[in-house]
Amino acid sequence: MHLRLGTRGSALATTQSQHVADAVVEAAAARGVDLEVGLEIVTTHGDTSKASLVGLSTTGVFVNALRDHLLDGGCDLIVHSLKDMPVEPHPRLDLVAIPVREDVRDALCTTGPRLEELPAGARVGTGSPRRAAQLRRVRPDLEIVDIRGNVDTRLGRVGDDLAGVVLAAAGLSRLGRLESATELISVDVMVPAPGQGALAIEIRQDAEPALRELVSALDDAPTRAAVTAERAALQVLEAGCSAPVGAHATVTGGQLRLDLRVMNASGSLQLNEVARGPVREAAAVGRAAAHALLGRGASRLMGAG
Ligand SMILES: NCc1[nH]cc(CCC(=O)O)c1CC(=O)O
Repeated sequence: MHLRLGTRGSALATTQSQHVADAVVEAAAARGVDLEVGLEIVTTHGDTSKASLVGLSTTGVFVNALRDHLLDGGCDLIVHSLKDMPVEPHPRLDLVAIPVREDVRDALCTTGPRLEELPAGARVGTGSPRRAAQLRRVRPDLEIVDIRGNVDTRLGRVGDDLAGVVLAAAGLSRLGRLESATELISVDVMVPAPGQGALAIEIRQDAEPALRELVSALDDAPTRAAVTAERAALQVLEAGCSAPVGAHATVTGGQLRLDLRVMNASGSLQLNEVARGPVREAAAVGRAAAHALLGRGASRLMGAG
């Protein structure tokens, strides 16, 4: 059997996709199926600059381009960073597998100093309001610089015009660049984005049962439960991927714990909620945490400076 795996062309996307391709081949081999998986780079017209020009979320553009390619029959499966996917299910696609997730933490990359050791006024780059607000909370003296671009472009600015950048440890790790991290920021200081560190594999709803079975073998139930809680909270908060919202769930035995944080842009105000429940109630745990924060004024906070 031969499968075509659709991916974006960035180093991070192709690396993640190759991991998934290898894992599917392995799952097939374990079932005695001889399988080849080829990567198909899906180019998006409307690169980053064009997308921001028309005011669209660039991640949404990339997810949609991959999905269109899959729906058109141009490939058999697609891989996304779960963090970048809309929370609503797609009417014609199935999220068949969420593999074991990587380290969920955010990483500070500098030329040496840790977060608490950066000089006053140091310039730290991030394009994420969630990271910016949490950095400002612990280091209000830093200058947070809004940056875009792929992982290598961002890292290239460290020690140049920036003292540091914050990136997901998962992305660095997959790229073999984890040594660029000076510090993995604890999840208490910086609650990760909902779904951070997890990959998502989509196939068409009308996919061959054999394909569905092979790919679902990659699903990891505890990871799925954790990200289900995180994303359910995000959905209730009606927050987009750029909102200052952190959500981090962990699974121990049959129990799930979700830490949810909503903040204002300056990080001066933070609302935190911890919710617990059985793993099979993951979505309900996420919704409950979000409703609790809405009751405490989360909407006002997210819109406020
Ligand atoms: N928004 C871009 C993006 N989407 C997924 C990752 C990293 C890998 C992950 O979180 O799974 C990144 C880069 C980053 O946040 O540093």
